Amino acid sequence: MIKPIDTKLNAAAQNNFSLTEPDRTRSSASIEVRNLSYCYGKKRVLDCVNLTLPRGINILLGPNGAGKSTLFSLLTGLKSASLAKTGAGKDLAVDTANNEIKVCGLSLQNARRNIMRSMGVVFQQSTLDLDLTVKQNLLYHASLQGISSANALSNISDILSVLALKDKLDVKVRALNGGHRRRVEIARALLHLPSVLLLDEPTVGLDIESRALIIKYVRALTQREGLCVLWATHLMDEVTLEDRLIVLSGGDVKAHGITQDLCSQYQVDDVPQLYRKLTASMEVI
Ligand SMILES: Nc1ncnc2c1ncn2[C@@H]1O[C@H](COP(=O)(O)OP(=O)(O)OP(=O)(O)O)[C@@H](O)[C@H]1O
Repeated sequence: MIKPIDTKLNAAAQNNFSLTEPDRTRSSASIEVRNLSYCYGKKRVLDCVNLTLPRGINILLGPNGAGKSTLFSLLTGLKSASLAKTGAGKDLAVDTANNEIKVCGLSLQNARRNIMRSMGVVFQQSTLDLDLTVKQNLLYHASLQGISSANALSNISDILSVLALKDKLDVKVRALNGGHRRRVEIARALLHLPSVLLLDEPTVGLDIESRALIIKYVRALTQREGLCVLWATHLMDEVTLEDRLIVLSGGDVKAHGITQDLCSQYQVDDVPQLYRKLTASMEVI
């Protein structure tokens, strides 16, 4: 039986939780991508991608292999779009002369450290240390971000209460279920009060209750705090008509705009129809 969504979270998500020290860059929370291409060997998986993502929820939809995770790796600096310039590594970024990634108005190439301070990331694969407790995982991340233990503990306490995880503080991650682990990853991504949040399929494999809880929390926080969120998913019921939608297929941006406007433009009734029309994919989840 499906249990009702945690009422504590509902109340907190709607009213009570607010990050206490807004990041200096939050007013300019945004992501800009210009002429971004990327190849693995000879295979081009991103083809001159251009995107301007403002504050709010920006949903990235695309079939398997569309290039979503590669885009995330480039945005987080895990992959470089300028390898061709240095000749390093086997993977080859192309069109390096013109490509640019800006986060909160800062160029990733020149201001990587500042950008990392204003960015929270949840990767597709869990990156928590299974043998550390929730608290140890979060404190370690906070220390990497240069947050004092006292401030970190205060933020951890706030975020975990909202995510209904406070009783798991001293539990080893290995002992948590998938939904709880995902919530810990979201807490970790928010601990340093980022302006930009990157979520690579954060709800994949979760039960209905955990999914709903995470979606509600991220949406409420985005609205309250003015975050810019890039959210990759295959789950079309996570998209609302007000969200900005990016449809990526074969490394190409097929459409980019407010979902409602795109549905009107392509004369379809809903997101699954829009997705099928733009990607010729039968995948509808
Ligand atoms: N390290 C790599 N070496 C070679 N090819 C790769 C590598 N990583 C990804 N690819 C290929 O690049 C393409 C894009 O992969 P990517 O993981 O970015 O897509 P995706 O949209 O995130 O897919 P999914 O929805 O399945 O996670 C795919 O064809 C994939 O096989």
